[in-house]
Amino acid sequence: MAARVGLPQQALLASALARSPSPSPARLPYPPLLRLPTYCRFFSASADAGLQNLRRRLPFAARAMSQRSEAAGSPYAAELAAAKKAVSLAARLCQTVQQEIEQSDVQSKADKSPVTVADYGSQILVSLVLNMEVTTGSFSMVAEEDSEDLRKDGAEEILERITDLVNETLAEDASFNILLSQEGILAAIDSGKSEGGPSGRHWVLDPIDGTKGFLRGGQYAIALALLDEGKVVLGVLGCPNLPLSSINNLNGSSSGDQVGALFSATIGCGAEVQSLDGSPPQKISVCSTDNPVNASFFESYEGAHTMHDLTGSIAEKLGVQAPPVRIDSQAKYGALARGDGAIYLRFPYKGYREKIWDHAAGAIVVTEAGGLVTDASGNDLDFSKGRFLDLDTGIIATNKQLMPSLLKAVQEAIKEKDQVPSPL
Ligand SMILES: Nc1ncnc2c1ncn2[C@@H]1O[C@H](COP(=O)(O)O)[C@@H](OP(=O)(O)O)[C@H]1O
Ligand SMILES: [Mg+2]
Ligand SMILES: [Mg+2]
Ligand SMILES: [Mg+2]
Repeated sequence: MAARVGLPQQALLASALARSPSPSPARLPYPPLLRLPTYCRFFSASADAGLQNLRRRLPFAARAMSQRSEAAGSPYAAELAAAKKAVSLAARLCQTVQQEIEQSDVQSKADKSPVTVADYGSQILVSLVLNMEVTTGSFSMVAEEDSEDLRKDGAEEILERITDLVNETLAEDASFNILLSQEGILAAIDSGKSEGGPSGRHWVLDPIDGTKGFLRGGQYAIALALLDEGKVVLGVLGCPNLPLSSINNLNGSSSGDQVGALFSATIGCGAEVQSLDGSPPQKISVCSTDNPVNASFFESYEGAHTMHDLTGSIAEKLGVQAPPVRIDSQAKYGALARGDGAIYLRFPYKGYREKIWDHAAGAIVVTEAGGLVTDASGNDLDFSKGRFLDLDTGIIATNKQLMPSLLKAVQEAIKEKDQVPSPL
């Protein structure tokens, strides 16, 4: 049972501490972790030193989870295991919310884009798991959401809903002896305020990528990557609504297939997919076609996120015959990485600035699966410049065989098109 939220901090701490050691987790596929008595960092600043001490005493808490992965021997094995655990837990909260979302669960941000209790809940859980399990170095995370709107008058109800959701998700998992106060919830969200940059390590999180898809009952992804000295070194994409084996029709779903895919990649170790409830990972690779006639392409479902007329013109110039496969979120990168399609085209309207959390995890999953991800001029994406990507016009991804002709088609189509201003 989760302790009730709203208890005074000391009572909440005492209650968390009093919980007896739990048996093996009933639903998580991973072995139980060594336990922290409670999650001190988000309860009070003075407890922070205690957390640092505990973290030092738990050197490789997450390591067991990576044993079956190709990346088990990589220097990022512990981080990968922690990232998978974090994304899987967040996915569970998102699935619960998506099944019965209410109007009061959705807010509009300053830029008019939607944010839901699940976006916040996912960010909190990922932050929590990473803080508990990645035991070396300081913690830095560049994440999409912040707590500003939740601290305003009138936000008490939604904050309470988020707190309940997070604590219920934690209570359902026997490997966590942790509950968060409302202050802890706000602090966990704001642990994603890092600016990133070219030095050190930074986690990069989109707690729900494709919030509009999430609200439509469609595709979305929990996208988590790790930057090390400005380079993406690992990525995990949880796609709860994506069929596990492949997309075999244009609506992005297929009958009889298990649904829910967890893509992951570590630099130099390839890319893999497994079910969200923990089947052994399978190595994946991009399709090998060099014939555009056989190639199909992915793009955003939302017409406001990419210029469908321009992508259509690129595809036509390339000789693609199949209609576009339109799905939300970085699930597109995952689907491309395992060869469900051959190309991903993204051409936002002029003035839009891409954020690193919208591409970091997806890009490494594709490149480690043997593909290429570049801007419209063929430059690699540079994730070292802070929260934004600084790039030329658009983002394209495909295999090595098709990239030269794709780049040529992109340049020709852009030349022909007069850019129209963003409708947003
Ligand atoms: N005008 C715009 N042009 C391009 N991308 C946009 C956009 N407005 C929002 N986005 C981004 O598009 C993402 C979704 O991508 P896709 O179109 O592939 O589903 C959103 O992520 P969030 O849903 O995390 O906010 C958001 O960051
Ligand atoms: Mg958003
Ligand atoms: Mg996003
Ligand atoms: Mg998002």
